[in-house]
Amino acid sequence: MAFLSNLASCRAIPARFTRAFSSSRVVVALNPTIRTVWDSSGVQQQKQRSIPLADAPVQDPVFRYCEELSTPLPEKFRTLHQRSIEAYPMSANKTISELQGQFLQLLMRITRPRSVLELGCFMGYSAMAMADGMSRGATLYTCEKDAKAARLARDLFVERGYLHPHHPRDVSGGNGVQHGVQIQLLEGDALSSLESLTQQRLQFDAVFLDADKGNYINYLNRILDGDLLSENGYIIADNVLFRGMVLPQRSDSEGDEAELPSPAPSPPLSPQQDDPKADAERVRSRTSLQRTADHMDAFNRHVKGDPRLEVVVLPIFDGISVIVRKNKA
Ligand SMILES: C[S@@+](CC[C@H](N)C(=O)[O-])C[C@H]1O[C@@H](n2cnc3c(N)ncnc32)[C@H](O)[C@@H]1O
Repeated sequence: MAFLSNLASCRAIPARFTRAFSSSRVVVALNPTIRTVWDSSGVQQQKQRSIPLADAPVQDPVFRYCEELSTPLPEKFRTLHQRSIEAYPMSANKTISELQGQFLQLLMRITRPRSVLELGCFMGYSAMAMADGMSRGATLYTCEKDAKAARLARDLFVERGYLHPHHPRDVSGGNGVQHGVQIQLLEGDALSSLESLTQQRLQFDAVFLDADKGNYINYLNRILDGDLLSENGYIIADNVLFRGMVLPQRSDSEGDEAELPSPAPSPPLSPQQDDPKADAERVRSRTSLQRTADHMDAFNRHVKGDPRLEVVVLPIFDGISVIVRKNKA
C-alpha cells in the first residue's frame, strides 16, 4: 500500500477500534508504511515511511516477529524494493510489504487461479509475488497508468521471463525462463482496460484491487457488470481500513481514554512546529489522506450493501477485504 505523502500524521486511534480486534497495533504492525510511537503526551502517532518496510531500519516488533517467522520471498523481491526506492524515492511505499507479498503468493498457491487481474501494478512487486504462486500456464493481467512505472514493470517482467520482449502472448517467457506463468501489462487507465477486457470476454479467478481508491466502487461495478469475475472467483481489495482512518473521528471527550497512557505535559513547540508553511502542508496532507479514507469507507459500505456480494473485512496489513459473489442457494 500506498500512501502519497511522506509527512508524519498524528492522531489518536479510538479505543473502540482498538478493542474490536484486540489491538489496533496489529493493523499498524502489519502495515509496511506505518510505525507507531507514543509521544510524551500519550498520543499515538503514526509516522509514515517513504520506503517499503523490508528496507526500513526500525519496525514494529509484532510486524518483525510475523516477518521473521514467515517463509521469506526470494532475494529478487528485496532487490525490487530497492529498485522502487531508487526510481520513486518519495513514494516507494506504494509497494506492498514482503509479508503481504508472501500472503498473496500463498493465496495463489491455495486457490490455484488460472487467470488473475491486478489493478495498480506500480513497479510489479505484487504482480510478481502473485505470479510466483500461480500454476504453470496461468496468466496475470496487471493495469498501470503511470508511464514510468509501467515501463519499469515491463522491463522487470521481460528480465524475469514473465513477458516475451517481442511476442507478448508467447507463454514461454523471455530470457529462456520457463516458469510458465505469463504477465500481461495493460498500460493506461484501469477503467479503459476493464472495458477492453470485457470486450474480449475474459474472466478472472482472482482480482487484486490496488489502484486509485476513489475508483474502487467503479472498478467493482465494471468487474461485476462486465462479467469479468469467474463463477468461483474472488476479489481482494487492499487498504480498506486506510490506517484506521475509515473510522469516524471522535473527540477526546468521548471516553475510552483509559486505554491510553496518562497524558504528560506537552513538550515545547519545536521551530518546525512554528512554521506556518509546514503547518499548512500538514493540514493539506491530512485532508487528502482523510479524503482517501472516506473513499475507502464508502467502498466498504457499498460492498456490504451490494446484494450480489459477500465480504469479509480483515484487519491485516492496511486492511484487506475478501469479496465473493453470493451463493445462489
Ligand atoms: C498502491 S500502487 C500499486 C502497488 C502494487 N500493487 C505493488 O504492491 O507493487 C497503485 C498504483 O496504481 C496506479 N494507478 C492509479 N490510478 C490508476 C488508474 N486510474 N489506472 C491504472 N493505474 C492507476 C498508480 O500509478 C500506482 O502505481
